[in-house]
Amino acid sequence: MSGLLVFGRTGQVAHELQQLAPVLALGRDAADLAQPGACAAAIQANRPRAVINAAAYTAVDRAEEEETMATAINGAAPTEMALACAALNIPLVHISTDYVFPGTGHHPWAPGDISRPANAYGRSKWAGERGIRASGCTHAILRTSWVFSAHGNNFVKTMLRLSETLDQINVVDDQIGGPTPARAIAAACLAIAGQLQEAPEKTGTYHFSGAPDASWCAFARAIFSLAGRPTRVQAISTSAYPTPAARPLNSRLDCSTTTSVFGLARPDWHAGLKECLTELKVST
Ligand SMILES: NC(=O)C1=CN([C@@H]2O[C@H](COP(=O)(O)OP(=O)(O)OC[C@H]3O[C@@H](n4cnc5c(N)ncnc54)[C@H](OP(=O)(O)O)[C@@H]3O)[C@@H](O)[C@H]2O)C=CC1
Ligand SMILES: Cc1cn([C@H]2C[C@H](O)[C@@H](COP(=O)(O)OP(=O)(O)O[C@H]3O[C@@H](C)C(=O)[C@@H](O)[C@H]3O)O2)c(=O)[nH]c1=O
Ligand SMILES: [Mg+2]
Repeated sequence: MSGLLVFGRTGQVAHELQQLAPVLALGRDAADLAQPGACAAAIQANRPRAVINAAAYTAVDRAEEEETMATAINGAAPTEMALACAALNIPLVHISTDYVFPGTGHHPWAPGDISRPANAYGRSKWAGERGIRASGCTHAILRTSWVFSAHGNNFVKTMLRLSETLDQINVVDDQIGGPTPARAIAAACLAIAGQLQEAPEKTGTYHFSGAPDASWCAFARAIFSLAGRPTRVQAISTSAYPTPAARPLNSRLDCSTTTSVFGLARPDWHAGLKECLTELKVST
């Protein structure tokens, strides 16, 4: 093959990649990221022109109890992909997260800022980033945040589900970030893979999140407003919503180098949300 190889088949971003381009998407049955050697074998067998990793362990709270498994999937597997890509001299586009940052302060995080994850999921994703950088392969590590789409599990679908039975939902108002449509991430990954083939010197770490930055509470209100649901959203603080994994308060990402290097602007999440709700047939 001389096309694009995607790890992940059922996930939000993997699904959109398959909608946008003729990629070969490998599910868990074809390449289990928890199995050492599986990813390298898949890359060697298919000889793609580039690899996009859209598979990950994304259960943030469960990762606190399964950090070894999360680290195998989010740390070891991407590292192995990167070494296989280096050997074949092909680029790797890897998706990472705002949760590699500690969430302190109010300034948007720049790609070069020091990572200090506040939870096990973030640590596992940070391990993958380090392995990829050390491999020497041509790569882009694209950190995104708060992914949503009509397919798979995400905050939008959780809110819509809760609103079926509740008149009021309490949602944290002090965690700020950029909700990002999975489709925009998929399109960005495809564009970046193409540009890395022509310009491997663009190798590096980049940020890509939806604009404008918002709190989860504001995002929830936008969901119900656009969906025409009367559900009330009560703003609460993070301390009033205890979870096994700590979440960063400041998830703002400075995406300016993604725009200057790749020509990719931050996607407007309001527009993406409208599309998503239309796809789910819950818009007014
Ligand atoms: N969701 C979010 O809010 C955010 C996600 N990201 C990152 O974006 C990327 C894409 O996330 P998203 O599309 O939301 O992910 P999803 O949670 O929607 O999907 C994860 C995908 O990974 C696959 N997967 C999980 N474990 C394995 C395994 N052992 N072997 C093979 N495949 C496996 C899943 O397959 P299966 O269906 O078989 O389980 C699924 O296809 C990930 O790198 C994630 O860390 C970054 C920021 C925010
Ligand atoms: C369901 C619910 C959640 N919340 C809060 C919890 C949390 O702080 C926030 C979002 O909830 P979630 O469970 O969707 O959050 P979470 O799964 O942590 O989302 C994260 O997933 C990983 C994979 C990432 O990489 C991150 O960018 C981010 O998108 O909303 C409420 O306040 N009220 C509610 O009723
Ligand atoms: Mg979640």
